[in-house]
Amino acid sequence: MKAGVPLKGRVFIIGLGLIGGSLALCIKAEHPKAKIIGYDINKKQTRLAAMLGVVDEVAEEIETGAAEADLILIATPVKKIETMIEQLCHLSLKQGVIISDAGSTKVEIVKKAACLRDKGYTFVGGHPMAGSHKSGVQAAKSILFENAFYLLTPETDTDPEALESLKMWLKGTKARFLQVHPAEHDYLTGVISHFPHVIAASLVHQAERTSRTQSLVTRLAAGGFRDITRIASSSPHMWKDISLHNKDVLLQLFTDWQEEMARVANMLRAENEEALLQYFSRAKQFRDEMPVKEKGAIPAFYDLFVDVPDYPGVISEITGYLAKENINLTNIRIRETREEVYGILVISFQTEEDRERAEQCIRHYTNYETSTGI
Ligand SMILES: NC(=O)c1ccc[n+]([C@@H]2O[C@H](COP(=O)([O-])OP(=O)(O)OC[C@H]3O[C@@H](n4cnc5c(N)ncnc54)[C@H](O)[C@@H]3O)[C@@H](O)[C@H]2O)c1
Ligand SMILES: O=C(O)C(=O)C[C@]1(C(=O)O)C=C[C@@H](O)C=C1
Repeated sequence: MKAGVPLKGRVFIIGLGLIGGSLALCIKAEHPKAKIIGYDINKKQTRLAAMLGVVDEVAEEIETGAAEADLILIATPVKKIETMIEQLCHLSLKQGVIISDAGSTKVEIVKKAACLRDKGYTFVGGHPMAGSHKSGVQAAKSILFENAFYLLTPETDTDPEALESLKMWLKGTKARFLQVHPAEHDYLTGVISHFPHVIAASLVHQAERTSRTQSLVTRLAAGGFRDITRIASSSPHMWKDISLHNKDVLLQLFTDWQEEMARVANMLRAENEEALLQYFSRAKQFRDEMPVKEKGAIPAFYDLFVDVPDYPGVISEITGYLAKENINLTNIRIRETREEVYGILVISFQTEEDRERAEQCIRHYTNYETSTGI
């Protein structure tokens, strides 16, 4: 196997959702001669995956897809990854097959995969640290993992050649591989991903309770609330499984958080201005210093803010100018922070260069104020 040479072979992907679908697209882009076979329990997802060209073939059951595979990737919710591993353990797989997963937790999965390693197969836990609140193969895209960290949890006895081979298969993700211990993985992702998801959901619950008596709350929930709760729109099945898998870490983080909230409540009760100022300043400083230009704890979206008059058609006006200049955008939305005056249009781009070109383009065609927010 030579570095940089496209691989041929059979890749079997179990779970054709956002992540499985995106991995399929990345592998196909880098290794066009590879055959991608997909399996999903939801036949609508498999049909859609085939229709969108995300997979070359659909397997009706795990056995047929796994039999001749050179690479098997499991991208179902994490508790189902355990079930899939159990099933694979009972099958006779190809000599030299590499098995990996994309689950958001690692300790339980790696433990379960011992049966594969006992049978002489290579299993390496994996976790591409990028994603979205969207689910399903319809949201899959080949650029999802670009510049993100791709965490791998090989064992001390993992064959280094097999590990290299896995990285070559995944080269099209354009992610940065990082090896971590499963327990370290679950603690870190608990802090920067899993616990924040619980908090986001709890904030939505709080607003929902208020909305029962005060209907205005949903209309007023604009910028800040939307930013901090976006991830509460993620798949409930996925987060139920992640929470159960990372229960111990989450329970510890709940305790830490409750202690911290008690401290903040005390500062407030005592009207301790200095302590409150310090609390917010230290958070701002640490957050501002985080590496926003790489995908990681904070995903890199290159947002451009455009101060536009709030009239119907303004979005198509702006997208028209961008299309004229062949500038790709990834998202566009109105941020409703002000009543009956101008609106802020937020346009997201994949790269800083696209954002710069867009800013020049909008300045050229209009007299709307623009800002990158940095
Ligand atoms: N969404 C993210 O941001 C993100 C990022 C990195 C890793 N992950 C992890 O990747 C995995 C997949 O997440 P996703 O966002 O693609 O979810 P998704 O809901 O988009 O896709 C999961 C797919 O798995 C299928 N599935 C469920 N049970 C199955 C079974 N028994 N057999 C076969 N298929 C089954 C579902 O039908 C669905 O199509 C999860 O383990 C998640 O923790 C998610
Ligand atoms: O951007 C989002 O919507 C995500 O929730 C992505 C996110 C995260 O928490 O960072 C979610 C779970 C994955 O395991 C990795 C990435």
